[in-house]
Amino acid sequence: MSVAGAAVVVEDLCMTYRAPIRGSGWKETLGSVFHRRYREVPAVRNASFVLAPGEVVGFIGPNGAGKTTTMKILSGLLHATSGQVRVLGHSPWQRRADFLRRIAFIRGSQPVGGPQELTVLDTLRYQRLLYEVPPAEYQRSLDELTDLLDLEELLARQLRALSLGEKMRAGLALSLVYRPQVMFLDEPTLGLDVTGATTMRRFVAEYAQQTGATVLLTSHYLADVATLCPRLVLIDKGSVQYDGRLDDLAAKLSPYKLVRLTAPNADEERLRQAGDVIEASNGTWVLRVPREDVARTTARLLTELDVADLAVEEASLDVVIDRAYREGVG
Ligand SMILES: Nc1ncnc2c1ncn2[C@@H]1O[C@H](COP(=O)(O)OP(=O)(O)OP(=O)(O)O)[C@@H](O)[C@H]1O
Repeated sequence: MSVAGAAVVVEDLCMTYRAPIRGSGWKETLGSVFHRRYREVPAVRNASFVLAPGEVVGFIGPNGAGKTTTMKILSGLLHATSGQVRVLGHSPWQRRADFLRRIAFIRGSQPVGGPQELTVLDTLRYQRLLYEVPPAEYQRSLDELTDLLDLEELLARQLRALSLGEKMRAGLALSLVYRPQVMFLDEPTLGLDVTGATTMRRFVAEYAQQTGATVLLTSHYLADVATLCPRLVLIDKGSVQYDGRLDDLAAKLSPYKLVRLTAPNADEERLRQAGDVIEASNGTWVLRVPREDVARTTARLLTELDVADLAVEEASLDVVIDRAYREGVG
């Protein structure tokens, strides 16, 4: 993707926190008040990636990899130590009004800020004024969001009285009522139950499709990434380790596919010649077959055996990502 016309450009981004060292025990604690000492914590190291308009990209990595730090820099909450960042042509740290009106940073850990005594509807109205959304546009967005996020019943309730899942739905509505073109979603399904997480995923996919928004999403729930993001940027210890299609990463890290077949009268010895038998029960077998042999092997099994059912499966995404974190992408 060329940098010209990109929605998000990150070039050689570095971020080092300066964290105070606090002593233990009263003597050291008192001492550290007068003689402050600091240590440098490198959080992002020479990270580079580019997002095209309308892309939905998964930004994944183990704990402490630098994902939230990068998102904070992209939304202008932190100033990078070095490197270049452009979002919709803006330098985020300048936090210009016309930049802030076009982006949203939504955190699953803090879905809604501001006074918790206000109702969801009052907060939405406040948001409309803050982001200068024209009344007709506000009404249209509100109607759409109420419908998509099932908000009707929440509008008159105080923020402090909402459950986590309800807060997340309200938080999304607050961020999307001004129709941002770029969304940074940090763990949007954190703590949500299965239905809440599914609603969230469906909503993000629909919003991105309808509005052409660019989405960068972090999540430790691989179902989020697998459902929403054809492309992954994988970061570890602050550096980008992989940037490409999820399928290609799976192919790279898992040179096998699983062939699941039901053939009640099959000869085990014959199956062992086709691949490693990793499961066998009641006439159903799971064979691990090298990727490049899958077509040939399945064709042979279908002609040679009395097969009732056959399916070819990828190794689970959890296995692939765990391998990427532990062994690197290589
Ligand atoms: N305010 C801070 N002061 C000092 N160090 C920090 C600060 N915030 C984050 N860090 C450190 O920076 C590194 C990256 O943290 P960051 O929160 O960006 O990671 P993450 O990938 O979002 O992790 P997680 O998946 O656990 O949320 C970690 O080593 C973390 O301890």
